Amino acid sequence: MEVRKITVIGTGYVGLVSGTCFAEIGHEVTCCDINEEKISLLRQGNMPIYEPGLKELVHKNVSEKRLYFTSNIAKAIQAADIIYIAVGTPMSQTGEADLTFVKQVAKTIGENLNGYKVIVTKSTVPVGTGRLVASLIRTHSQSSQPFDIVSNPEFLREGVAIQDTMNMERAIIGASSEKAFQIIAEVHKPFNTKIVQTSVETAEMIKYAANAFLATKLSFINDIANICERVGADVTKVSEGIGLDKRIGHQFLQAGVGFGGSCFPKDTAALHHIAKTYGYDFKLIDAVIETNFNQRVFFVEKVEAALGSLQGKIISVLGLSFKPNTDDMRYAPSLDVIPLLREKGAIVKAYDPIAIEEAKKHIGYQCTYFEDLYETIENADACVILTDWSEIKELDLVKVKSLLRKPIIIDGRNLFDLNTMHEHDFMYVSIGRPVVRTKTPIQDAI
Ligand SMILES: NC(=O)C1=CN([C@@H]2O[C@H](COP(=O)(O)OP(=O)(O)OC[C@H]3O[C@@H](n4cnc5c(N)ncnc54)[C@H](O)[C@@H]3O)[C@@H](O)[C@H]2O)C=CC1
Ligand SMILES: O=C(O)[C@H]1O[C@H](OP(=O)(O)OP(=O)(O)OC[C@H]2O[C@@H](n3ccc(=O)[nH]c3=O)[C@H](O)[C@@H]2O)[C@H](O)[C@@H](O)[C@@H]1O
Repeated sequence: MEVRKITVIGTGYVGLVSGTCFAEIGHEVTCCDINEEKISLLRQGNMPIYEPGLKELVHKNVSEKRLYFTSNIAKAIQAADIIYIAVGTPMSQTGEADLTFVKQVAKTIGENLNGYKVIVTKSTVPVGTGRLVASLIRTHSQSSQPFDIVSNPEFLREGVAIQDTMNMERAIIGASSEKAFQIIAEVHKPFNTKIVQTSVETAEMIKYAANAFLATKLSFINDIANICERVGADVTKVSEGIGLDKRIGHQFLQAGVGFGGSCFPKDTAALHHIAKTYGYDFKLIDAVIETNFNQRVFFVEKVEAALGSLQGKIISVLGLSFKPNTDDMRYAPSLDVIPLLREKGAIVKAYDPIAIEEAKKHIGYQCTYFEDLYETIENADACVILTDWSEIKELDLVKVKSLLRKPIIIDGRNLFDLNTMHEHDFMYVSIGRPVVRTKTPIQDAI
């Protein structure tokens, strides 16, 4: 393998993990960011995000002199053979992907182009962005240096990002020339993965199609769960039963409080926009988005129904991040559920093993935060589970019962077995499964 000089622009969840993994397979990588605080933290050996195994891998590659951090983006561009763009593409107010950061980076690349480079977009971007990046680079470049454009979208999941990158199932490489395709395919060789060669536009579309399909699977199973509740069926068994069909598969069939995270909500909204821009009414994706929001609302209605009324009730919310093993709070279910609980008069005590500092930035003081799981539960009228962290899965149910004012758990992640909850004599309301009731009815509860 030829060792390449790779500069990654944007040192967030994707840029930092990808850059570190490119270094791990032997390339010389510089990760840069406009956020100087991030770069200074990384230079001191501290991580700006929580991602299992990342700190150790960063330290290893820094000490082996394959991984560098800088806020001097111009210099990092000039020194590179390959430039990866991994900046954010957040949801704009109208739903489409906001390309401000991508455009800024394209301009900076143009201003610093000093020889042939391959410019690769890893950020999730609407179809046509590759062409836009190329035209911005040309406009801002003084010289007429040649370059190629590649779309190489990212499929990692937060919480298992290193594992996903080191063992990637496929690399999609949409290149503007055969030469650029060969360079990026060669970069990926040590990953020993399946490479799919496409046009730039097709690669951009594959990313949205993948996320939209997974989001559709989730809204589908959540809709099925809502029907299960009405007909007295158990959605976990339905998932097991349909997942055994290889054409359907087991993954992404866990019903819950609706998907969150930095990508499914924004990418489904962006795809709706892309379709609309090109004159296509993508009704299915609109239904996926609507079902997902409704799932939060239905969940809060279940909490309310379980307690009779939420006015003045103390609710212990367990789990704030959008999924376990991350501190990422972007579009987390807790961001919708906590304000809805408060609107109905509840007082919220909240716990998360990692995401409290991030949560404070998003939720502020709409709730009180606890560092101890059981202190959060003490004296609450009910427990509400929003994230499937392993320590929440391993709750000591005897202790929980002794601490709660009323033995009520409303579980947005289906963490517990119905028989176990019956034996511990809880009122247990979950998703798409029959309600478990206490032997003696709880006062005020349904
Ligand atoms: N987070 C995830 O799990 C995944 C994200 N993606 C996509 O990857 C892209 C990046 O996502 P995240 O890493 O989550 O974002 P992030 O918000 O964690 O990181 C983006 C970084 O880019 C930096 N940045 C912004 N403008 C810059 C500029 N002009 N020059 C240098 N740095 C700049 C920001 O300071 C920030 O550190 C998005 O398009 C996202 O949709 C794709 C797959 C997975
Ligand atoms: O484009 C992206 O950013 C990434 O988006 C997702 O990854 P991520 O958002 O990190 O997390 P997931 O594990 O996919 O979970 C997303 C949401 O769906 C929920 N989920 C997931 C699976 C399931 O069965 N049920 C369920 O409710 C999770 O709790 C979470 O809120 C995709 O899985 C990645 O392939 C993709 O690269």
